[in-house]
Amino acid sequence: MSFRIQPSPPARPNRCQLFGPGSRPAIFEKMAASAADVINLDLEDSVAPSDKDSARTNIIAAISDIDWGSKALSVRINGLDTPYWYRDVVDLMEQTGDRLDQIMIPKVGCAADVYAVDALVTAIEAAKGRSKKITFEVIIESAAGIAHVEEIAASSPRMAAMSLGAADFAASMGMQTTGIGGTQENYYMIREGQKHWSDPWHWAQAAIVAACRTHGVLPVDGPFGDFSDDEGFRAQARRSATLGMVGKWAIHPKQVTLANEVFTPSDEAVAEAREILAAMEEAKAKGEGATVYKGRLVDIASIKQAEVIVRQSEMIAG
Ligand SMILES: CC(=O)SCCNC(=O)CCNC(=O)[C@H](O)C(C)(C)COP(=O)(O)OP(=O)(O)OC[C@H]1O[C@@H](n2cnc3c(N)ncnc32)[C@H](O)[C@@H]1OP(=O)(O)O
Ligand SMILES: O=CC(=O)O
Ligand SMILES: [Mg+2]
Repeated sequence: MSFRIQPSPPARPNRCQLFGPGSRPAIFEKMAASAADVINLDLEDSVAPSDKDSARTNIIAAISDIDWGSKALSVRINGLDTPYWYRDVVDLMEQTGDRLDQIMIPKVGCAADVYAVDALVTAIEAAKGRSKKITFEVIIESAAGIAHVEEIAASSPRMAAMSLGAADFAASMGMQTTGIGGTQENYYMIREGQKHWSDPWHWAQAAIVAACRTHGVLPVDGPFGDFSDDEGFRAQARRSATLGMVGKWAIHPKQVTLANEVFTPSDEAVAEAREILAAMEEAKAKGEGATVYKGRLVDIASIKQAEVIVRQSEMIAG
């Protein structure tokens, strides 16, 4: 129980975040032409150490040279445990204009990591007279990150989104897998001789959703590495959407359609949500707090559930 009203996250579509290495400028136009809501130009793990400087130059040029339309434009900087990150921040903040929306901070382990980047960004914003405030998104992808997930969600007013990074997370946790997200062969239970696969990402996702919803941040599911497995992607994305996440990364353009499909509420779901709202209006007019819709209980909590779906669909429709 709390008398505090749960804060709303940023009201922007965030169904799909399409990634591309900063060292591969030939794909930038294709990223801009995609149907992704968010673009993540990468300076971190998809860029070899020898290409860090040129990738930064490519990205800075592309931010102004390419028409990114109405997409949220984000750059993933290098981690705070590398020698690259401060130069990433300084050059991005000093050499780009207002088209840059967001900085993604990877491998965040505690609130102080965000504080450090915030201090640098705030100083450069003031020095350069930048009028638009840069927002932050972070990746939870370490044991420390998940252990401190709530303080990270609360770490800065710039915080807009938080993703689960399944690859680094698995490595940091010492998980026995090289798969990035999705079903893990050895994570199963046995009943009557039959294997039933469970979801090893569930608890981390649920912790992220709770931290994000408490602090008004968008919870996002990270990468699904096997881009030849559409059904596997869909299943992972549907579980994430059911848990309260708003979108998922695409590490290949073919995953954009899949993510948009899953994180856009279907016409049937929206119609049902509207019917529930209408049923509750009728109940209210009769002085009732609960009623029956299609043979099942709906009450005042159902209004809030239905509103989640209607709001999502209205926001996506613009
Ligand atoms: C664990 C993490 O940190 S994940 C986040 C960091 N990782 C990344 O950013 C990786 C992003 N993805 C990629 O770099 C690439 O998609 C790869 C390496 C996985 C595959 O690249 P390719 O072998 O070129 O893929 P493929 O041949 O199937 O590409 C098909 C088309 O999509 C284009 N394409 C490939 N990747 C992208 C992308 N990320 N965005 C837009 N277009 C792309 C290709 O240029 C090609 O275009 P064409 O048909 O006009 O020739
Ligand atoms: O950065 C993403 C990950 O899965 O690691
Ligand atoms: Mg990672």
